[in-house]
Amino acid sequence: MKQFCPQNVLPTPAEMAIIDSLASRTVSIEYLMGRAGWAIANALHKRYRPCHTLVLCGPGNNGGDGYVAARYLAEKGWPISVAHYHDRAPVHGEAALAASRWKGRMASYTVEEVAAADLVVDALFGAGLTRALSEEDANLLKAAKKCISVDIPSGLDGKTGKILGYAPMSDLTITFFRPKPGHFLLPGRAHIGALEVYDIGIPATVFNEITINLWENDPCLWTLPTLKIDSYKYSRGLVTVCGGQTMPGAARLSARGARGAGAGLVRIAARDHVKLFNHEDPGIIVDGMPIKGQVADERQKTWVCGPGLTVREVKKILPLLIGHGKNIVADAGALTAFAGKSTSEIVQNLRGVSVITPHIGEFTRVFGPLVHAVADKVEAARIVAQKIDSVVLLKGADTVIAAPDGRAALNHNAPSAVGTAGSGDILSGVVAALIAAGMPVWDAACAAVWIHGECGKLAGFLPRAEDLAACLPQSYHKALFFS
Ligand SMILES: NC(=O)C1=CN([C@@H]2O[C@H](COP(=O)(O)OP(=O)(O)OC[C@H]3O[C@@H](n4cnc5c(N)ncnc54)[C@H](O)[C@@H]3O)[C@@H](O)[C@H]2O)[C@@H](O)CC1
Ligand SMILES: [K+]
Repeated sequence: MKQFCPQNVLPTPAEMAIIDSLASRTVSIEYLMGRAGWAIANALHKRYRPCHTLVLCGPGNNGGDGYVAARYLAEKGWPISVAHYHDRAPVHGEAALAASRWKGRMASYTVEEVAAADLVVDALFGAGLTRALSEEDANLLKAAKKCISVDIPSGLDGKTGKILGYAPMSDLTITFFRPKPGHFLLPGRAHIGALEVYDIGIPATVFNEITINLWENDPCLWTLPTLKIDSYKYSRGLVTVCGGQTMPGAARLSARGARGAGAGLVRIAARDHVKLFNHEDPGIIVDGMPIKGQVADERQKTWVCGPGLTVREVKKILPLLIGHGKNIVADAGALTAFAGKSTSEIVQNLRGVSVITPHIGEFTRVFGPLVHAVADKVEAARIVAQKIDSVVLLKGADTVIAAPDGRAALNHNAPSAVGTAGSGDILSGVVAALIAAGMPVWDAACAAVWIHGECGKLAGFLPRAEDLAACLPQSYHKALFFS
């Protein structure tokens, strides 16, 4: 990856608490809260007309931000009221100070007050959420016509994206410094509405003292291979896709993915089934040699194994590839072949692959027993990556890419349009093409996911997998000129 990329980190609430305390050595919490309140007021003023607004202020600093915002909005002429959490003003620290400075209308903490407001600012709980919302608090938020959340919708876990009891479906969420994992992980992402991130004056020097290992995935994070004056097909990368007998379309799509992402040469190891692949596009070599012969070819370093393969085929081919030290993208059949096996058997069979690319169903079927107690998708992917010592690309609308050393990236550029049959096969080919071109495996997996996601935006309405593949060159180009 490109150095450290501090602009892309996604701190958890616990890491954010450390950052806050590091920042407080140089800037006061009162100052940070002032900037946060100012940012909220501006965001509201920019997006909405002044209207009957109720700010629900919780017992901690999230509530403090709400009081400051109310003050600034009142100065801008907004008809604002504030309701203290259970009608008790915060008693500690800067939140108490901010509450004491609020001289406007107080409303009672009731469903009726919430229902009467045109806009409700949810400043109940932010990074300090420790338990599920009570039924009373949930009912209050449910009564809101339109909800704007400070930092994160109350009830949403900023680390995992899970809902603790209840969380509102906000129209807008205003957060500070950096987004948090819970803003992008599902179901959290469905609750935040539009996300605005404000710099409130936390100095970048905090990164000298804290290491954050989770990033938002975008092209700032990795460097794509580009053509050199003397590039040729082998230097651009050779990808071999294992072709299966029963579902040959999967390997064909994977091969298209590899070609579209710039591989210089793509082969399908068809073995006895050449006829099934011969009508694929003419630039793809369909090889009928026995697999042992193909594996012995040292130029064939990078392989996709799994799309459209049966358990029998996987058990025959995968150990050969691992034994020959190939770069292996293990997808679909190469993973489900081990569903229901013991952890040690799974580890034994998969150690040596470069990257696995399960969707959540495959991941659960194979690794469920290993991660069943882990609520957090990022953590679960990290555990498996470390266990099998390969990169885990855990697909979904909130794809996580985890490396064995603990680095992880969270992807959110993919529209739901990419969720179509064959889409994952194409992705496996893209990952392989980037590895074959020389990218480090984690970088290649991150870049492939982003490029694949962009295809979903470029490929028009309701794209098929083939349409996604056709957009790969344009998407690659976009990634190159992103930053
Ligand atoms: N510390 C800082 O430097 C800054 C923090 N900021 C704000 O401060 C927030 C974090 O503040 P806090 O750490 O005070 O935490 P919160 O304001 O999120 O809430 C903490 C309080 O809520 C209680 N609580 C947690 N879950 C509950 C539940 N389900 N039901 C009832 N009570 C519950 C806790 O016991 C604690 O009293 C951030 O989200 C952000 O909005 C901003 O003011 C900017 C600066
Ligand atoms: K909140």
